[in-house]
Amino acid sequence: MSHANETDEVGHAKSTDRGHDQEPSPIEPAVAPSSAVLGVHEMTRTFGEVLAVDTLSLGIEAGELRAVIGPNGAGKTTLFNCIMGALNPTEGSVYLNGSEITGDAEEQRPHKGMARSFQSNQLFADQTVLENIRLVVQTARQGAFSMDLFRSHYSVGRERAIEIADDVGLTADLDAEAKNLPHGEQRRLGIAMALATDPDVLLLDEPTSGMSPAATAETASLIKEVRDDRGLTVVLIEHDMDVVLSISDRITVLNRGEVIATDSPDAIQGNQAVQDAYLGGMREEI
Ligand SMILES: Nc1ncnc2c1ncn2[C@@H]1O[C@H](COP(=O)(O)OP(=O)(O)OP(=O)(O)O)[C@@H](O)[C@H]1O
Repeated sequence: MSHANETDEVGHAKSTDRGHDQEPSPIEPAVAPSSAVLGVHEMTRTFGEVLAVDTLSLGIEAGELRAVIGPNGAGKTTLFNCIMGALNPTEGSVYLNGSEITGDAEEQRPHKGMARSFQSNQLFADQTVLENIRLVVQTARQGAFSMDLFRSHYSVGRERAIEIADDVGLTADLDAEAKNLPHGEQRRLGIAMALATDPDVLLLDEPTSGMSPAATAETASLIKEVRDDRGLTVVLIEHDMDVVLSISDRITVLNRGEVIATDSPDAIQGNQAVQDAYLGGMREEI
């Protein structure tokens, strides 16, 4: 069918006609880039012949907790990388708080209000939990990394870092070196360091992967709490369906680089196109 007259999630007329026979996605009312906290407009990303993200649009509203799910290779990580600036989209645009940020360097995005959870290899392994968070608080305030961060300015950002550690349940680990933390706590520290940039939008890439069921449940509660307490907008890629279904306001399902559905958890569970996509190659059941 033709997509020529469709309106996408951010309120633009879709311009492409790729001849797909799929029905239009049950997408929420259009959210224009200027009113979406995070907007993606007709983004495409190719790797040679591989079409990883295909004319994809999203409009995430302020305070929303949105999960992005899909079978392996659906394009979730590529989408995140293009949103965060780790990759440039081949085509299309990214908007943050109504302004286009498509060409901005990855390092600039935290200063504009977008943060991604720090990965284990991005932690300062020999520094304490408190120092890791404080360094990010101070860097965010100074706008640049400086060796002064390691010297005498311990009061700078210290109180704020203690508050953030408390928010993510790391108060008891303040003096522990990052490298000695269990995996789940390192993930929490990664979230704390993202929060230390005081973001409007927090992106979380598989925040519970490799965690025990108990740590997974704790992390899911933490994400929801952080959103509720701070009014943050949270976008997460997550494979654990219990997590996705229990904390998301809305779920976007990708398949072969395209959005096949954006809807409430209940509606997504009953969506036939979603079931078909998962049965076509998923390792999880929905
Ligand atoms: N750097 C790259 N070079 C070539 N192809 C890539 C690259 N990164 C991703 N791809 C391809 O793009 C497609 C989308 O991959 P992506 O990693 O974004 O999917 P995903 O939904 O995150 O998958 P998973 O759930 O397995 O992590 C896949 O076909 C993948 O092989």
